[in-house]
Amino acid sequence: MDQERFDVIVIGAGQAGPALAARCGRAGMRVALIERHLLGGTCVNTGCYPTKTLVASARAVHLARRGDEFGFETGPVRVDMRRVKARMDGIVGAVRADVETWVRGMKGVEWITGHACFTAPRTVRVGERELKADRIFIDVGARAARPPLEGIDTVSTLDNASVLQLQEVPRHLLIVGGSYIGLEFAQLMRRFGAEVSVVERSPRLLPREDTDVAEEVQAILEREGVCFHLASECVAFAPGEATVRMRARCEPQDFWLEGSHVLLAMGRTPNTGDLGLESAGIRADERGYIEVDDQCRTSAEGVWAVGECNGRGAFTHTAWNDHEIVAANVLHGETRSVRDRIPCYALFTDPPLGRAGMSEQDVRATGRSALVGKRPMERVGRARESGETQGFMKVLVDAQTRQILGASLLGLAGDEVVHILLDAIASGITAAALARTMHIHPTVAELVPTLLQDLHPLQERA
Ligand SMILES: Cc1cc2nc3c(=O)[nH]c(=O)nc-3n(C[C@H](O)[C@H](O)[C@H](O)COP(=O)(O)OP(=O)(O)OC[C@H]3O[C@@H](n4cnc5c(N)ncnc54)[C@H](O)[C@@H]3O)c2cc1C
Ligand SMILES: NC(=O)c1ccc[n+]([C@@H]2O[C@H](COP(=O)([O-])OP(=O)(O)OC[C@H]3O[C@@H](n4cnc5c(N)ncnc54)[C@H](O)[C@@H]3O)[C@@H](O)[C@H]2O)c1
Repeated sequence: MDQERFDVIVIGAGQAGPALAARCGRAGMRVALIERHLLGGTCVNTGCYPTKTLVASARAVHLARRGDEFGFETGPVRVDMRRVKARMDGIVGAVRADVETWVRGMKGVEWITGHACFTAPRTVRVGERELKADRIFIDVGARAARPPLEGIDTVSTLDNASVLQLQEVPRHLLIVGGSYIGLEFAQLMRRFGAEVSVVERSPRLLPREDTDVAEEVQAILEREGVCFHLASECVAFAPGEATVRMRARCEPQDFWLEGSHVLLAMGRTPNTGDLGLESAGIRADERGYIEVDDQCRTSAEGVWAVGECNGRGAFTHTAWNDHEIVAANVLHGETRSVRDRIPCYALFTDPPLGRAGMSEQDVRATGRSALVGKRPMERVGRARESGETQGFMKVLVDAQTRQILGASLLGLAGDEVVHILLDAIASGITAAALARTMHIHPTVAELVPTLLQDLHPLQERA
């Protein structure tokens, strides 16, 4: 087989891949961009975009049901899942088409469809072609984890991709995993009219978040009728009569749950098992994440891993940021590092949770002297006017330097307002300076200065 020479090979056209291909192409390099499935990857096709269209439909349904509160009548609200899906498919299809137009128009970039696999250092096979390049960027992403639990192959399970194909609202959806994916689907499916039961092995939801945050999220979803089984580990499945049965290990006694459908939201598995990493001398950890340094360089010379497959972030914005770091370093001789970024993300329940920097448990773990400010959303005028008073805002500040350490904003617009604190952390503005900045009334953001004017020592836990 003849080898074809490129300057750059990009494997995977998710978030980081196409952008890197475009930048290299613009720099005059000859680039191969290989994608085995759909352009846009997880975010566009089976992650952020489709789920947030569903969150939007579910919120509209929820508000329609609250008409009485706001002074209007709607009559009974019934969800037509086919139309909800059609709206989702339309938006996702249009976004994917935009990515396709972008890729087709890229200077110097050849888009190749197929599964890429390393056969030797800096050598990749795709279909009948063997490509070679001095620089290779791996952006292969991840998929839903499917642990080999007892009986799992005897029932039909859903994951974040197949759940999007449902044409009807499930009668009773069992969800394994009470974290980001599980909770977003729990609320939206409940709002569509499904009975929803979530099984989570940790004693609380969202094990990475603070306890008060996890408990408030739980209370919000329970008010809407979502049922939680905490400290309950799903260990087995069995088919029922037109149902799925799931066994959970729990003290003092295991129990069985029965539902019409089951959604696995138990974490992610990187798409690296079939990439031939060993042939190219690229090391991965025991979970399959490609080992990288702070500049996303792998153990093989001339090979970088970006996005979810490097285990340094599991969000669209971390994948995008990886591309910016690698492009700056490779194309412009900079030395940017993933270590310099401030963690930030949101949980898109309604109301959402916006997170920036350190959580309270992170701050406590450092043992530093810190201050905390916390206000319920009931104190926010805009939230009261909008009838959206669930949740709270919490900010952590260093007691000595008054630098802002982190924030958890669970409430109306928390996903947007948290950026004030993120940008304050990034620019080094102190809590005192931000506390004096006049904000617009009536907004949710106007509570940020108030929050920072009323800080208390973070007490040691009893
Ligand atoms: C349900 C859900 C909701 C989410 N919501 C959010 C959110 O609201 N906000 C947020 O920031 N993040 C969210 N995420 C996470 C986000 O979608 C991912 O972190 C992000 O898409 C990862 O981008 P990536 O470029 O690393 O990989 P991907 O987007 O997964 O792209 C990888 C691409 O590589 C291709 N590929 C894999 N192996 C090969 C191979 N051998 N050869 C050729 N091509 C290959 C795949 O087909 C895929 O297209 C969500 C994820 C899920 C599952
Ligand atoms: N809003 C967002 O930005 C967003 C939304 C969805 C997903 N994502 C990304 O996708 C990633 C994956 O999300 P996820 O929620 O699938 O994974 P996760 O790793 O965040 O959570 C998995 C959950 O499943 C639980 N679990 C695992 N095995 C179990 C078992 N046998 N029984 C009961 N519980 C079990 C874990 O304790 C954990 O709480 C996230 O880390 C996130 O980065 C982001």
